[in-house]
Amino acid sequence: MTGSVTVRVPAKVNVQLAVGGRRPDGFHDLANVFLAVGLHDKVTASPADHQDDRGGAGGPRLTVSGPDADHVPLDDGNLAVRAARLLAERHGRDPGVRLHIAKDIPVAGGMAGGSADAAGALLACDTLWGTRTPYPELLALCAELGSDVPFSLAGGAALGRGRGELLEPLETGGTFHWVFATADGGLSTPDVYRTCDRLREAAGGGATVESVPDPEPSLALLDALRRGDAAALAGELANDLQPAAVALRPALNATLEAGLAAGALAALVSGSGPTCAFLVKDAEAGTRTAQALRASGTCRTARPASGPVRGAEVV
Ligand SMILES: C[C@](O)(CO)[C@H](O)COP(=O)(O)OP(=O)(O)OC[C@H]1O[C@@H](n2ccc(N)nc2=O)[C@H](O)[C@@H]1O
Ligand SMILES: Nc1ncnc2c1ncn2[C@@H]1O[C@H](COP(=O)(O)OP(=O)(O)OP(=O)(O)O)[C@@H](O)[C@H]1O
Repeated sequence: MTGSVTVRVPAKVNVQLAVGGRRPDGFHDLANVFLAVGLHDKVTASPADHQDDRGGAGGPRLTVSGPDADHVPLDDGNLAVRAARLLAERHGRDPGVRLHIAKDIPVAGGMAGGSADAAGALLACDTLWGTRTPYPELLALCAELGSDVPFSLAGGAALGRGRGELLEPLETGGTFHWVFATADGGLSTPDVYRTCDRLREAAGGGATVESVPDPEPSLALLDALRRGDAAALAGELANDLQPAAVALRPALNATLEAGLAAGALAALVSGSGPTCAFLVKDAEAGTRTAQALRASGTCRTARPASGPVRGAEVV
């Protein structure tokens, strides 16, 4: 067993999030086009230095650092702890391990921060413990932990079907530049999906699989990704959860407008929000747009990042 293993794992933005009707299991079928972007958490796994009453290592122990650390649960509610337990259970081994998350991805921001930590913890523990879980099995464990977790492991760009866990890798013809404007306070993902259903019901369209059309990826969007064409991608960005996120947090309208006024090619809410994502022409436009957004007073902060980037990897 090595001393400690650190895994770097990226955030995501959904360049298209088409949401189907509510399924009998409460989830929604999606056409979810993910892009991994260069904001990262780091998850470190080290051998347990503690014992429980029965002489076992006493389960995962977690510490978290970073500006949002206070908002991250340290108990079994943390997806990284759940990931370590699930992997240990699968291999019939003691789940004792020390985990540390160096958190840079906004918490509850719609950028899959918790999912990133789950994928990071799985890979870090698998490496530390020498359990050598085959990649398809790691992906299946990710899917048990959450709909976004398989993509956090895979990275790059991918189409997520089902509830978002069934991935098809996508080709991209270049790097896309973004600015991410974070908000004070997160939004709860289940609340945002529930609000999406409520808005659809209120509009008379119903909210179930029978009443909402099957979600489909936009061929023009996939083509823009394949060609690395930011201007074409700007015209195709779409998020069916955006009206719900804005209904829950009307102040997001001002953030979206401020980024467009600063020259962004397009603006959308990232996943379930409240982080707003702005597609820009190049890295220089990213720096300029981030500055203008910070000065606008419509967000907590704004940071440039580009993608696609690689998924979870040992560093
Ligand atoms: C909004 C997105 O981030 C877009 O990528 C994801 O769809 C959310 O993925 P996630 O945070 O990994 O979500 P999960 O942990 O799997 O599910 C949390 C809750 O979100 C809702 N949920 C999630 C995924 C999905 N396809 N349909 C849903 O309705 C359900 O209420 C579920 O109980
Ligand atoms: N490792 C973790 N990091 C952050 N939050 C976590 C973690 N594990 C569990 N949580 C809980 O999950 C909630 C959602 O956090 P997360 O940062 O994953 O949201 P999100 O980025 O909006 O997720 P998604 O984009 O996948 O819907 C938090 O409010 C927190 O209570």
